Amino acid sequence: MSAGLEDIKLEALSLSEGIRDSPVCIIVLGMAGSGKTTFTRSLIQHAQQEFNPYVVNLDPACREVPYAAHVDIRDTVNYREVMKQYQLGPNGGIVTALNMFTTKMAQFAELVRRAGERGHKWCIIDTPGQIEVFTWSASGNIITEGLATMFPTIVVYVMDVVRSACPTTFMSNMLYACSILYKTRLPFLVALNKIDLQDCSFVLDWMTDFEIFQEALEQEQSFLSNLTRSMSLTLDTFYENLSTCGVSAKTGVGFAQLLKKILECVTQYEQDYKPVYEKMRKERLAEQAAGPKPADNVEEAGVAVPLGLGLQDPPANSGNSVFLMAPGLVPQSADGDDEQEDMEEDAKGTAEDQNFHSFVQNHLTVQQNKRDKQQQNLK
Ligand SMILES: Nc1nc2c(ncn2[C@@H]2O[C@H](COP(=O)(O)OP(=O)(O)OP(=O)(O)O)[C@@H](O)[C@H]2O)c(=O)[nH]1
Repeated sequence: MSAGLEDIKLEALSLSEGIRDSPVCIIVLGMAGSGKTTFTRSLIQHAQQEFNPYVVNLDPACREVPYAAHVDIRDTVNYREVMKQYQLGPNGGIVTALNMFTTKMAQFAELVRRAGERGHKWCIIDTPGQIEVFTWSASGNIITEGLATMFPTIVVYVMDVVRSACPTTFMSNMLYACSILYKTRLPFLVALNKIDLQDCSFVLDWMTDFEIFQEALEQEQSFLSNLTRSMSLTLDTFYENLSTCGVSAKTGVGFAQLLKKILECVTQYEQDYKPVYEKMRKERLAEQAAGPKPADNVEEAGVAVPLGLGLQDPPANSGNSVFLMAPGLVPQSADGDDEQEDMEEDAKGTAEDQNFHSFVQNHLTVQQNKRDKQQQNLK
């Protein structure tokens, strides 16, 4: 099967065919801990009957996902191995894993296209926990634009209403949402998540009535609140174009309404956004036809400087090659490595627990000895 997928050539990503009708790609974004993964699971459940979603997990660092993914980046790139081989920290590892996955964008797009032909009407894409890894990286850009030039695509921004109850946090979240909206140029739906814990009507009030938001801000006396006040005036136009829906990914409340809003966004894509992406597609085609541009002045091309860490490509047979495959097809050795690492981590965790336990015991013993001594002195 994996060989079959490798056979998919770049031509499969034929831009000349135009934007297809399905599947509709729904990119789920949101700050760390906002509930993206739980939301994705709930959305799959609610959309299953009518839209038969094709599910993609693009978070290479998550341990488990609570849904069955048709494409899982963890089957394609071993994130821990990437960290090891390239001497990277966790965030660098996630970015690099996503970059590696993006080298298979043509095959990925082809899988999505085939899923549409098999009757999957939606393709739901869960993204990494660290939002900037996707929204501000070249690979996130390639994936988003690549999908949007081939399929109807929308963004669902998951926002934690509990954390956004503070006006300045709310404003930071809105600024982030605004920057993504203008960057992606795609229909944008804000899912106000966790309404089982906190009612979301305050968010709608803040967005529609400037004075109510000012009143809430007056409770806060900080430089940040002054900045937030100025920002809130600027974001007025942004709010006008924003669709919102209160949901609880945990209880499923609000999802019937959310599905309707998603369909409205799809109509919006067809009417307003598709022409923009059609234009982009044509520009790409023209670029492809023109071929690669020669350097303007080769003499001034400069000399490459080796990177500080002496980074090298990993050895060819390191098990770190990039291939796209479906879940359940991970080579045994890769699985074994993961298990081995999990066991090592568990063992490390147990050793740490024991160390901490003996530290507490020693501390208690010293304290007890001190108390005994004091009592003896008093006698
Ligand atoms: N009460 C409540 N808890 C929720 C809801 N949605 C998510 N959570 C909880 O919020 C926490 C984070 O949820 P995740 O789905 O892991 O969030 P995420 O954005 O995917 O997290 P990262 O990918 O790690 O950034 C978990 O403890 C969830 O159980 C909700 O609607 N209500």
